[in-house]
This record gives sequence, C-alpha cells and structure tokens, in this order.
Amino acid sequence: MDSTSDRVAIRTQVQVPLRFGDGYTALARVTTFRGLADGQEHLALELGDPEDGELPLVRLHSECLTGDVFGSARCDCGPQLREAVEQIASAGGVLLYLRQEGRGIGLYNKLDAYALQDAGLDTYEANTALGFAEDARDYSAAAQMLATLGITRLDLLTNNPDKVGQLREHGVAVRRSVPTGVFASESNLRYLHAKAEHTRHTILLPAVTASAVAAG
Ligand SMILES: Nc1nc2c(ncn2[C@@H]2O[C@H](COP(=O)(O)OP(=O)(O)OP(=O)(O)O)[C@@H](O)[C@H]2O)c(=O)[nH]1
Ligand SMILES: [Zn+2]
Repeated sequence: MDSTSDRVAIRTQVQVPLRFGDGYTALARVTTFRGLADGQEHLALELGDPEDGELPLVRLHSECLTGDVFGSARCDCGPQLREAVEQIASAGGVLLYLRQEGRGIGLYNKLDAYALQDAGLDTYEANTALGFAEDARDYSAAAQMLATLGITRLDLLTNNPDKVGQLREHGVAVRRSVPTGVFASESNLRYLHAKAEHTRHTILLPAVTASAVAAG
C-alpha cells in the first residue's frame, strides 16, 4: 500500500435502503472518503454480513451511466450491478462504485467510442483511435477504500484479471475471483467477445452472429 493511504479517511457513513423495480430490497451502509488518490467521489456500499470466518465478497464496479441507469443493452453493466448487490447482500461484503465511466475515459469519450464502434472498430480499438489507453482504469483508490474499511483479505466478484492483479499489487490479499454472470444478448455479444479475447476476461460466450456484428 502506498503512503497516500495513510491520509485517507472516512468522511460520512449513512444507511441507504435499496429497492429495485421487482420488489427486491437490501440495506446498504454507504461510505464516502476524504483523500482518495484520484480525487474522485467513489462510494463503498457495505451489504450483509459475512459468516464467522468467511471472507467478504467484494466487487469493484466501474461506473456505466448508460448501462447502470438507463438499461443500455450495448454492455452487461446493469445486470452485473444488480447481480452484485444480491450476491454481496447474501454473502456479506462491499460493492465499491468507482467513478471510472468508460473504463476511465469519461462519458462523452465513451459515447465517441461507441460512434467509432458503429463504424467498425471494436471497443478497445475505439479507445486507442481516440488517443486513450485501451483500458485507463487504475484501482489505487479502490485499494485505499478497502484499507480504510479494514478489509485486507477478500474474494473478488469479477471476470477481469486486471482487477485482481492491480489489487494484489497494492497489497490486498485476493483469495480468489468469483465469476459474474454472463449477460449476453445480440446487442452486446461483440463487446463481450472483445473483452474475452483482448483483455482475457474469463467469460464463455456463444459465437458472434452476423446480426450481432451489425449491432456493434
Ligand atoms: N471506453 C469504453 N468503455 C466502455 C465501453 N463499454 C463499456 N464501457 C465501460 O466499461 C466499464 C465496465 O468494464 P468492463 O470491461 O465491461 O468490465 P470489467 O469491469 O472490466 O469486468 P468485470 O469485473 O468482469 O465486470 C464501465 O466503466 C463502462 O462504462 C466501450 O465500448 N468503451
Ligand atoms: Zn456498461
């Protein structure tokens, strides 16, 4: 852990009851922080309680306004977020909601990348065509948040090996990664294939069809 973690502190903790459209409810303790490395307004949602001797289940969820809020079918973020809340509330753990829209390039740039994808580039090629890294996310602040909450050992809900690797580099003991569901549809199949092939996300997918390619 780098020395900036020493300066990170809890700013506020509040209880937020969550209620989803289908009636599912959960109670979250939401924590905000002072002094995070990247200065962003990241949130921690603590849900449930791990059984004695069990490790907390943790998800680093990267913000996706279009998927998380509006239900965009271009990606799998919305269903992953909902699944994560349920799994963590059941197992006990924390969801870090990280303000890393568009894999760290921001919302407008992500939408520019969508336009390039509609012209034929894949999700990573579109980032580089815009002058960004393929994936600009850095999980230092996430490691600081976990340390501040006293979480040093955990199971990580993800298919992304980079999240596991970066957390371990920051001294977090990730025991194992727990795969998320695969929420494939015709609209997001090409995007999911690019993640599996390009950044080695551990997701098993059906073959891309001609109509899925057209859908981007
Ligand atoms: N730049 C860019 N960002 C995207 C695109 N589609 C989704 N995102 C962003 O990608 C982030 C989610 O990352 P993913 O690569 O889908 O999944 P992950 O978080 O790496 O992996 P999991 O933990 O397994 O879900 C969110 O911040 C989305 O806004 C895209 O086409 N271009
Ligand atoms: Zn998304």
